[in-house]
Amino acid sequence: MQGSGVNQETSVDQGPGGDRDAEIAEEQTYFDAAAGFRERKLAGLGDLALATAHRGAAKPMRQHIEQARQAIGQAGEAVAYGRIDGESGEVLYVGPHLIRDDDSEVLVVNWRATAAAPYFAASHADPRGVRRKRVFECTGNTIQSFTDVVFAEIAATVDDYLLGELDRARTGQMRDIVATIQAAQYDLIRAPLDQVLIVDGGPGTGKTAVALHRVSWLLFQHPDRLDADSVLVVGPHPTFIRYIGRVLPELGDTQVRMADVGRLAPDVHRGRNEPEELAGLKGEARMAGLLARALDARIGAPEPAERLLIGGRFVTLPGADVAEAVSACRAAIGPYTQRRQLLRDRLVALVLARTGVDSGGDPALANLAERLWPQQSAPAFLRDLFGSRQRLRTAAGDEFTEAETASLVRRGADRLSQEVWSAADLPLLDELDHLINGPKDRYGHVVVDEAQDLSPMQLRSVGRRSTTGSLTLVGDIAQSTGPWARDDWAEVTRHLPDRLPTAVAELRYGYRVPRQLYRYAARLLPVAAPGARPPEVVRDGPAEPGIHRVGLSERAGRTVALAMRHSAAGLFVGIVCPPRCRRETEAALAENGVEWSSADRGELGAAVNLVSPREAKGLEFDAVIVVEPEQIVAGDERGHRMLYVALTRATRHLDIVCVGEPLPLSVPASAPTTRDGVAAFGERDVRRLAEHLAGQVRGAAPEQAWPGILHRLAELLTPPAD
Ligand SMILES: Nc1ncnc2c1ncn2[C@@H]1O[C@H](COP(=O)(O)OP(=O)(O)OP(=O)(O)O)[C@@H](O)[C@H]1O
Repeated sequence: MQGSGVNQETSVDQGPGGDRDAEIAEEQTYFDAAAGFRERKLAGLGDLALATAHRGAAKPMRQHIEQARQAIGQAGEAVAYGRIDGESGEVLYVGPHLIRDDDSEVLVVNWRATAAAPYFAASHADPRGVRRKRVFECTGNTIQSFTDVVFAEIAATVDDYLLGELDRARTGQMRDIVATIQAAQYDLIRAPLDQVLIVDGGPGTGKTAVALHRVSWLLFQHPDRLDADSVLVVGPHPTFIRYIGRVLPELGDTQVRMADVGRLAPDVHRGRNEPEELAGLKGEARMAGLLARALDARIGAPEPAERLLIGGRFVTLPGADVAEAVSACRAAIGPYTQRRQLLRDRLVALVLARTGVDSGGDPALANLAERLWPQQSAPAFLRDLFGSRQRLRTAAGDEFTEAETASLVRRGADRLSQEVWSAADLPLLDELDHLINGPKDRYGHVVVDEAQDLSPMQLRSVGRRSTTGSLTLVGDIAQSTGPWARDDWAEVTRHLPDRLPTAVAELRYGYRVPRQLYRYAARLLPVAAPGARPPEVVRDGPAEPGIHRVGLSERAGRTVALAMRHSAAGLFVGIVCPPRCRRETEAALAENGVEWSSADRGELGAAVNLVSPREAKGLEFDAVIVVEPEQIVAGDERGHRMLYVALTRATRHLDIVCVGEPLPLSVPASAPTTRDGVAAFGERDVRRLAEHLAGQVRGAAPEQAWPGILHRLAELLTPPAD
């Protein structure tokens, strides 16, 4: 990728004005003709739709028409994104849909078709038989302009059309990038289905865009294995889902389910706050074992003899026979509810064998089954479990310390419907629902964005949604924060199905953040994520970051003044504000009469948007104002990464308003989480080792020397810095 002066180096062939107008007119004739064939097809479908609009008409027929309509496209939309001219003169138009003329000659190929590959894959280094690539700029189906890249002319990489696209004003909704998909992105979009594909890359390298276009491509390429509702896209929070929500429908894929990770759980009342430490514990994979053991402990033991009144007659079942039935069902494979049904069947068989009576519908038998194997729902079960220290302790076994078990205890709401659940409770509910009712909502392919932050319990929740283990994970280790911040992808994949091979592919070029802004943000990398490779930025922005050091009393006012200035210039503005500065910023916005959206409440779309650092992940704005970086750093165990996220949201302008340091590199980072390490080594072993060391210290040194010894021990264990 080139350095500065991108525009001068691109091999753009735009020709003199007159020729150009003639060429546009000629292309327009082609566009009009193609649109004519498309619209005739659509009209034909319209007639068919009228005929089947009758209530009695078959639903499959109506669905077929709808599918056909989606495959044809919409009247009025541009028929093509662009065209390629081969070295031997052949021409291929590439568009959102296939268009043929009345003789079945192809006028435009679908961008997802293999024939379209050279349009995306051709590069100066490897033109793949393409002499020229032309990208059209249209309003509806009217061509306004075009940009040509002539391969093998000058070795440049970023064409004007792409630069124009990257520079365009943003809104609260991401857009499709089909016209300008880059070769490396295209390779990942069409990577094979049967794998766990990890798309890694720095901020703004197009990971989200690639993941969404990959969904569209896979649906087109694998109609035999995937239909539209067999793909799931999971994102980190509802605002993100709303932000990306239009891309797939724009590509014609309207049925794909998109959900924030919390939505995979049963529908409960959310919003409980809890300490990060507790959320971290609930996210650990060993919680799965605890839940399974707790559920198993609900299965009861029979009396020495079970006496039932069935059809007016007393029947006595020997406790040993019932116990045998219970233990056979306990050992059976399958969800809790299914095995409960198995137990009922076995009890019915026992009664039948003794009396010859079919007790299938008898309440006495139902009562016995309920006593031995009580019906469960995930929320009721988890509320009761958290409410009982004893049950938690039993289920925890020696996998959890006493203090950990105690931290899980909480008083449940009197009524289940009043129980408020935390974000970390949701994957536990989902795990339980799975244990109780078995698999549900499964998909042929699952895409997970910002996957680097998910807890093991969330990853389990996502992983079991994939029928075959086919997944696309998208993320950036340098942006990994929160209680589950990761340092490599293996820490993520070990909680996912491993039926298919895993591949990690990196996107290298940064499209969002201009060079001046990225250069500033990248100064955080040695502290935030040593070893992370910064993306190669493809364009320059209009300005260096603005650093505004202010007094405490001016902070909010300056922030809002900057937001107003950018929004008056027509820019889409994001104020990334740590929770501690939120109230003063909201007050200043109100004082100045600024209408704003709260991204944290799922809104995004006003000219000015207020967003917490955590919710800023994945989003982008024309202009970003980052408030008080020191507090952003202090707010997370990986605070420098959080700040890196905040500083890399802007497509044009970045301002930092602060009382403290604008780039607080010297603020010591909190110790990284060790939870995954503990889980890998084994909680029991960690405890034993700690107890052993404590015993040695206690036995060998007086109490006042303990802190000094611990300090020295920590020094001895710290790996060399090299
Ligand atoms: N080939 C492309 N053509 C046009 N725009 C592109 C292209 N690739 C990426 N972009 C744009 O760059 C911006 C960043 O893309 P995207 O959000 O997918 O990046 P990301 O890698 O997911 O970023 P982050 O890690 O910050 O979430 C978006 O506006 C996207 O539309």
